[in-house]
Amino acid sequence: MNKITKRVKGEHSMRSINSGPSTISSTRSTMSSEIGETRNYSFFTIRNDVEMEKIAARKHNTRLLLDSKTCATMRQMRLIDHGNLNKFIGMSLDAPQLLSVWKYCSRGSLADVIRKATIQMDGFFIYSLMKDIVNGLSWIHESNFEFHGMLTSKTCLLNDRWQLKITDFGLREFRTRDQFHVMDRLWTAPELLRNDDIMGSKEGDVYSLGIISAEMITRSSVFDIENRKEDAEELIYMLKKGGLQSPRPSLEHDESLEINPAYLHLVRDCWTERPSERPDIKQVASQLRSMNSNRNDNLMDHVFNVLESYASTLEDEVAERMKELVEEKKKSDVLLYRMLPKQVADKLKLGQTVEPETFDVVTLFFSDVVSFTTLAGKCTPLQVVNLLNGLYTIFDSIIERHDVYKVETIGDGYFVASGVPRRNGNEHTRNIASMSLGFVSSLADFRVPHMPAERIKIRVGFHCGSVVAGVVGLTMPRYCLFGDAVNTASRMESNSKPGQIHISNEANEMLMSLRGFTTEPRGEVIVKGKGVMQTHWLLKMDEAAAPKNYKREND
Ligand SMILES: Nc1nc2c(ncn2[C@@H]2O[C@H](COP(=O)(O)OP(=O)(O)OP(=O)(O)O)[C@@H](O)[C@H]2O)c(=O)[nH]1
Repeated sequence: MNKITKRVKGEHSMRSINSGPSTISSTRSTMSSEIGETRNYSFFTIRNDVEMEKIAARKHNTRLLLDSKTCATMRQMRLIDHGNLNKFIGMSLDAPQLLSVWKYCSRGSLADVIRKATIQMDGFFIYSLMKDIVNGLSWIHESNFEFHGMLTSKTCLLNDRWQLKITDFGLREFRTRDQFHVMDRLWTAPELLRNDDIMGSKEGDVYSLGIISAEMITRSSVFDIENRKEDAEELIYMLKKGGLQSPRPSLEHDESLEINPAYLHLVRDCWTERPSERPDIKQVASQLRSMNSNRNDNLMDHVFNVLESYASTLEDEVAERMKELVEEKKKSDVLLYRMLPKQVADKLKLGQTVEPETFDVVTLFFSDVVSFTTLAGKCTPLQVVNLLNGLYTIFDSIIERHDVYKVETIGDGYFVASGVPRRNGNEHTRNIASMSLGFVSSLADFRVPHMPAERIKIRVGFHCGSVVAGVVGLTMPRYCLFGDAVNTASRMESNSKPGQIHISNEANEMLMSLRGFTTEPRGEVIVKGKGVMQTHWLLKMDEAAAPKNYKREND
């Protein structure tokens, strides 16, 4: 008997271990530290001769009399070495609470695996687990333990190799004082419930096997208790009552689950009301064998296959989602780039600030539809929207072919700039001039759908000068241009005439230096807020003077 090496954590179970030296009889193991607890179990790591090992200690509410019969049973239990029976390690006798100590199964109970849907159980998986339970039970039924008596999906454990191990067998005497939750009785056969028998029987084990099978097939908890109208107490009452109304779990399963109908018959046979009509475990084993004559018997291989195909489906799904994400990102980028210049949007996306910037010479353009308000008065709201949509489509396609940035549209008005935010040397005036001529000439063929006789004319004006540009606003950031040049450009438009392009002296000088543009002096114009200004009309552009992009598009 070895001493505890470390005080364990966890108030309840600590008491049992801490109150005195505790050892596991019949082994040279020492309890080391508690790693978890359920209502009926405490989990520890123990040091055996070779290594640290996890164990599951079942709590019992009774004291044990170490008579020769009990000692013989313990010894026999320790010698059991069966692939489908959990290894019994020993008893912890000297702590206040009696503990039976078992090998720890890393994947937890069958109930855990079903609840957490750790793995998608297919027909073969269910068959293999069923076969494991039947193997374990067959051994018990043939031994002098005779039967398990408390077989549930919680006493069927799974190790790391997905091998099912029945636990908690052979210690039936300890059950006399153990307190059972009403839920624990849902696997118990009706005849045992009626007699308040907690010891069990062979027929009772077969009944429990049927109930466990239904959990696997339906991938739900026992009797699907969370989703049915009766609670556990009511179910137990109905089970005790028996008769035609005696409840049994549903065997309705997912369509994707391929299950042999003979297997469903076998399950129903197992939970037959009369114990004598249930097959014995040998019959269950042979029927089960006959259902799977030509299949690969190795569950581990099967699990690998399932996981592999699951991984590849997952990869496909991830790739598909990735594609959708990239598409969505593209869409949101397109929207963003429509609202802000690309270089500004990219900086904002990276979380960088966009500092205000001065641009010494840029060209600023304004246009407005002549008498739009009168025109709109003759249309329904929908017709106004359609009219503007038609106009914007034409203008936007012209804008696209020039190195310009559409700052904003205000109703029927356009504000476009060139040389900002992307500097383009002296090309800004060329681009705006070419675009202006494009706007005006495009209207020659434009017809208002519901008023074909009506002609649309725009007033255009542009000016060259210096501006400050920056992003304004947080919730809806806008790229704005500020400076006197903006007002002057706007005045050029408001003082223009229908179908004419009115430009400032500065803009005219730029065009003259570029060559290939024909302008005509307008003379002196009194401009509000500016006084008298010398202005010009832009008349035409030689083909050779057109901006490079524009030429390429028209080729
Ligand atoms: N991982 C692992 N878990 C085990 C082992 N032995 C028992 N368990 C767990 O202990 C549970 C049974 O403990 P109980 O206290 O009877 O049941 P519970 O579901 O935790 O508690 P209630 O919800 O009160 O019924 C199993 O379902 C497993 O989750 C084991 O060897 N390994």
